[in-house]
Amino acid sequence: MLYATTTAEAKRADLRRRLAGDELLRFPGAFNPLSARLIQDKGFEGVYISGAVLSADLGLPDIGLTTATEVAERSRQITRMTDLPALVDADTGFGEPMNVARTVQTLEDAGLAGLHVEDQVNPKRCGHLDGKQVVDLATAVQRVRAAVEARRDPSFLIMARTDVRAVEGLSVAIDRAKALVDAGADAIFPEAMAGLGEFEAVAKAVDVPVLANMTEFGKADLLTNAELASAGIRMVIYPVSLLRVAMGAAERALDTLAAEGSLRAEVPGMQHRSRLYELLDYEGYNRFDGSIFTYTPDASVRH
Ligand SMILES: C[C@](O)(C(=O)O)[C@H](CC(=O)O)C(=O)O
Ligand SMILES: [Mg+2]
Repeated sequence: MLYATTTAEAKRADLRRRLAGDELLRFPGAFNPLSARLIQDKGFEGVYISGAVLSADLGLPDIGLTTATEVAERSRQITRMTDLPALVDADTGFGEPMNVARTVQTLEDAGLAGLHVEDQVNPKRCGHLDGKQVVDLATAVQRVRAAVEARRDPSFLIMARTDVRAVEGLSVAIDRAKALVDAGADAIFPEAMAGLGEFEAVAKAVDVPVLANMTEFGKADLLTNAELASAGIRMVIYPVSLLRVAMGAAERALDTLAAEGSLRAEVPGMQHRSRLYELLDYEGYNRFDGSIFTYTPDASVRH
């Protein structure tokens, strides 16, 4: 009822414990707090909070227009609703290394289990679009150092994302990944890999967990969990997928309504009211209310 009961510290410890094993951890992107509940209910290991989704949700393109405060507030709303560890997209860290440090602490306070900070220049672009630019290695390393130095909970995961593959090729990306690990990154997100072989090469080159981004309509093929696991990948995100699914369904429903003057034909595809109530734990609220109203103080207590 109300919120999930697991503390942020426990979620971070859980993520660290799982990353010490060898399973592939799946993080679908939550497009709102309720969808984070659904992700948990369906048995996934974590929740991803995407910058692209957060921007799109506000009607904005993903070009660095959102603020650290907006990201933190949305993250707080989402992390409250799930017992799963949540990983957030911190874009470029929202400024200079000192800003990165403040971003890390703000996102720690928002109940997240970790974040990724990337090496694009500001303003950033979606990692799967052409024409993006990256900062030099020294600046990328400074961002990661600042992030690592700033965290207060040592279990808070600092993941370094590098976008350099699409700009300078795989071997530069691998060298950069190694340097980011040396700078203290707990995990690596190699963006816009061309295929399974490239993921495998990065996973072999570093001794920290590597994340794969299975975003649709991007540069990478949509690989299966088994394929990714066989390449040594330890985390996978589906950042924008649920938003795309929901928006696709919304468009179809609006077209039906416009064409047919009724949504009758759409009802079988809708989430049922009873399922929504189940996810919201309506029952729990009724029980809580009931126990408050039937509660009677001890007769020996005088008022
Ligand atoms: C992972 C990502 O950074 C995001 O914001 O979700 C995006 C996803 C996308 O635009 O498809 C990315 O740059 O890959
Ligand atoms: Mg992003």
